[in-house]
Order: sequence, then C-alpha cells, then structure tokens
Amino acid sequence: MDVKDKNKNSIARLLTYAGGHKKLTVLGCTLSGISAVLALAPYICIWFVARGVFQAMPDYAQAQGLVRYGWAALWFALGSAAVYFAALMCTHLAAFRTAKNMRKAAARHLVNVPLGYLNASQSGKLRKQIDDNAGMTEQMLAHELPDLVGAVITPVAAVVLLFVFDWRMGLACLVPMLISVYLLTRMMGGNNARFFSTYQKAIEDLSAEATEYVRGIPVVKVFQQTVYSFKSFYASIMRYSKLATDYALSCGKPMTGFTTVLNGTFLLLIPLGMLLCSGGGWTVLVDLIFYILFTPLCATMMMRIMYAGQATMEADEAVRKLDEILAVQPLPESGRPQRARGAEVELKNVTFTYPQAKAPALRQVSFRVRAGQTVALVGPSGGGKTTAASLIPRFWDVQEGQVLIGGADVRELATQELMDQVAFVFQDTRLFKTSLLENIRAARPEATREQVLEALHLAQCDDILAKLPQGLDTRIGTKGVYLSGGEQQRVALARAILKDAPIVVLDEATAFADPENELLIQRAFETLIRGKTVLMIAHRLSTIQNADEILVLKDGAIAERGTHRALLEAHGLYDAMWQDYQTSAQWKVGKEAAV
Ligand SMILES: Nc1ncnc2c1ncn2[C@@H]1O[C@H](COP(=O)(O)OP(=O)(O)OP(=O)(O)O)[C@@H](O)[C@H]1O
Repeated sequence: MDVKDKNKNSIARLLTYAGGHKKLTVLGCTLSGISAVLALAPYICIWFVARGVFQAMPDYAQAQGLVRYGWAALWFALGSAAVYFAALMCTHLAAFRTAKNMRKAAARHLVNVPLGYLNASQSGKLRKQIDDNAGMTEQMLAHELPDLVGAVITPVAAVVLLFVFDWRMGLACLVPMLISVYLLTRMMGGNNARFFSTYQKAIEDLSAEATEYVRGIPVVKVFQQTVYSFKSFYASIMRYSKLATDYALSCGKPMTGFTTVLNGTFLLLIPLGMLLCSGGGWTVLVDLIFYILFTPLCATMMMRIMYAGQATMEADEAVRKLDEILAVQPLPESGRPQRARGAEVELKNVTFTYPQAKAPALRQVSFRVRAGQTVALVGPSGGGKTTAASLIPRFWDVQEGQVLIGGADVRELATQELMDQVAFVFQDTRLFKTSLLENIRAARPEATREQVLEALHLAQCDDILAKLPQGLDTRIGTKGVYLSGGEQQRVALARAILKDAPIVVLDEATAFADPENELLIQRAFETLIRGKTVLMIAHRLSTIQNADEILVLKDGAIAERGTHRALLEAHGLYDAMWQDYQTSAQWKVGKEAAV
C-alpha cells in the first residue's frame, strides 16, 4: 500500500491491506448487522406475549398465540447467534489475511530499504513494530469492527422502536444513550485521543530501558554502579506510571458518568411508566415491560461502542507505526543498469551525512583501490572508517561525489550485480538459527556440501566442525550449540570465502578472539584476500604493514596517506599511532612473560 493513502481513516487503511478479503470483511460486518436486528426480534415477540396475556386477563387460557411467539423468540435468538457466528468466521478469516498482508508489505519494503537503515534500527524494535501491530489489527478487524456495526444498529433500531411502541418511554431510553455518547466522545477526544500514541511510546521506552538494564547488569556489578544504572529504568517506569495515572484520572469522571447514566435509565423509565400506567391502562404496562427488557441491551451496545472506539485508536497507532517503516525511502534502482568493468574501487570527492545527523561523517574523501590491491583504513575512533567501507556495498547513498566499482557508479549497478561484486565481513557477525551448512550457503545458495566444507577448511574452521554433534547439519544457536565470538568470525569468513567475490570489504576485528583464535582468524583473512581487491579497516597496525596504501581518516577526512614506511618517515599521526601500538604490544608481551 502507498503512504499517500495516509489521509484515509485507519479502518479504511487497514482494509486496503485486506486485498481480495475486503469483501469478506464487508460480508462479516453485514451479517453482524443482520444478527443485531434478529437479536431485537425476541423482545418484540415478548411484547406480543405480554399483550396476549393482558388481553386475555383474567382468563389466561384464552390468550392467543403465546406458544407461537415463544417459539418465534427462541428461533430468532438462535438465528441471531448463528448469523453472528458466521459473521465472526468471515471477519476472522479476513483479519488473519490482512495481518499477514501487513507483515508481508513491511517485510517486502524492508528488503529494498538501505542496508544501513537495517543496521541502525534495532532488529527487536522493527520486529515489534511489524508483528505486534499486525496482531493488534487482527483483534480490531476480527471482533471490534463487526461488533461496532451491530452496536450502531441497536440505537438506530431503538429510535425506530421509539415510534412503534410508546414514544415517551422510547425517549426516556434514548436520552441516557445520547448523554452516554457525549461522555464517550469526551473520553476519547481531545488530549485522550493523542494519549494512545504517547502510551505506546512509553511502553516501548519502558521495554527498551528494561532490556538495557538487564543487559548491563554484569557491567554494573563489576563497577558497583547499581544506583546509576537503575536511574534511567526507574525514570521510564515513573513516566509510564504518571501517564497511566493521568489518563485514568482524566477518564474517571466521564467514565463514572457513562456507567451511571447507562445503568440509571430505569430511574427515568420506571417512574415515567408508573405515571403513564395510572392514566393509560394495561397497554402502557405492556410497553413498559418491553422497554424494561430492552434497556440493558442498549447499555451493552454502548459498552461495545466504547471498546470499539478504543480498538480503533489501537488500529490507528498500528497503521501509523507501519507507515513509519513504509516511509523509509528504498534505494533507487537504475532503469538502465551498467556493468562493472573490473574490480577497481574508487571514492571520488565523497561527502556523506547520516540521516538525521547534523555534521557529515565523511567530507570530500577520495581514494582508489586498484584491482588486486589492498588499501587499509586506520585512524581514531569515529574518524569515518566504517562509514567509508559501508558506502561500497551501498549501505547508504552518498549526497555528494561518487562511489565507483569497475568504473561504474554503484547507483547505476543492479543490486544483484553489486552484491555479486562485493563480499563484506563486518565486526558484528550475524549467524542465523539454522544449520551451519545453511549459514555458510547464505553467501552462495547453489554451493555444494563439498564447496562449503572446503570454504570452512580454508577459513580454519575444522576444529569447529569437529566439535559440532551433527557436523555441517548442526543447528547453530539452539540446544547448547553456541559459538564463541572468534569462532563466529571464522564462520563469517568461510561465508565470504565461499562467495568468492572479486572485491572484499572487511573490518579486521579480533576484539572477541583469544590468542589461538586470533592466529586462526589471521590465516583465514589471508586466504580470503588473496588475489582480491581489498579495503580493510585495520585495528591492529601489525597486519597492514604490507598494504599498498594506508589512509588515516580523522574527523571524516583523510589526514594522511601513503605506505607504512612513508607514513612513519612523515612523523605524523600514523607514526604516533604506530609508536603507541608498539608500546602496547611490548607491554602485552611483558605482561605475558611475567605470568
Ligand atoms: N548510523 C549512524 N547514524 C548517525 N551517525 C553515525 C552512524 N554511524 C556512525 N555515525 C557517526 O559517524 C561518524 C563516523 O563513524 P564511523 O563508525 O564511520 O567511525 P569509525 O572510524 O569506523 O569508528 P570506530 O573505529 O570506533 O569504529 C561518527 O561521528 C559516528 O558517531
């Protein structure tokens, strides 16, 4: 669905996701309306019974058609229940399909949004946004919407019956209903209409803070910072609590009025009935019996309208959340895609600012990695290394300048072509909860088992394979099968080796690795980059001494560039980093020797 449909109300927007099942929803609502009308019939039958009894009074045996009306009341009640059941069947079927379509629309859209967006948004938040909201609409379409139709029919019928029986008593029923509608709009309108979105946001914050708190417990314990870490979690609990209390208080008076007025109809009806009976005889009494029976039904229907109103607010919020995802612009695809001629990578006068960031992360950056060469990116944290590397597989599009692969702008390459050209290995390796085989095959689905085994071997993963109970077919991440950070890195390298793309972009991170793993990862790196065009983010300067060029990125710009030797001779930033690195390496060796 298009975001341009935004102005439609939430139910109409939801129904655009229903596709062919929209008719089923309409049918369900119509049946629910019919069921509401049928549900009124037994009351009319009872009125006929009462009239028959009073007419025959005192010789009740003479009463006409009592049994017939009794049966008719029963059949109408059963018919109403059966039609309502059919209505719910229709709306449930349509609701499940609609929720499925909403999830599909979001998932389909996410495939086309910039990869950087997926990286930046927490996957948990996105899942909640898609899944919970689709679930919320299920309840709305399956139950509340058909009930709403039924609930609206009843007051309309009440207005009709007002004229059919006794208009004075009808009015006594109708006035409380009108007052309750007024109180309902007060509860659901104004600030309270905005409450739901604020309330949802407060719940999301609370859940994010709780997760953050639980995740931080080990660090907190080590540094004895319990009070500080609890502070922001506590603040979010208090925010939520204040919001919920304010809402409850603001609804207090109208809600009390709503319930009192609805249940207090008898206060009007019975004295009025008595008054009218004294002058009108038994026919007025029959009408009074009808209205006494009919009044609780009106109250139930008004309550249903209230719940449906609440569900509509939820549906509004669900549609708004989905819109947020659909509003993320997909990366434009070129209508006439070009092909990369060769494996050279070039950044030409690139300036890039992250969405919503104030300052650019890269400013006028230019460099070239010739086919088969290795270029290393080094520099202080926040200098722009990851940003520069992520522009090559088009995680984001640049605002100024160009990123070229084999002479073609990455924006002009078909996505498939770009993905075939580049393999990237970043620090936060993601392994799926599936077999090791499928995890590696994600890089090349048509690869044979032998090719996967070969890639694992080249990525120094033989020891990992040996310890897994079902070898290649072992599911990762379940039933105690967990891989350490260093092991996960090697599996990610096996993936990249299997992909065998001519360009490799990698973040040489060994942060998770113990010395043994570090050595294995280093060997796997060497296999991966042999004969490839490589852009490498280097954290340990020892690994890049032989790079064809080293770029020192600082504050989003290239501060220095050259070979290892030339940069040392220049005695600049790189030289200082190298001296620091040497000192820390010696300190580490010294410490190890002392143990
Ligand atoms: N998703 C993002 N949204 C907004 N700003 C970002 C995003 N990612 C990075 N930045 C900012 O862009 C700048 C460059 O960050 P980048 O991660 O590229 O640096 P880096 O040199 O790779 O750092 P490190 O060595 O710590 O990984 C930093 O100021 C950072 O705060």
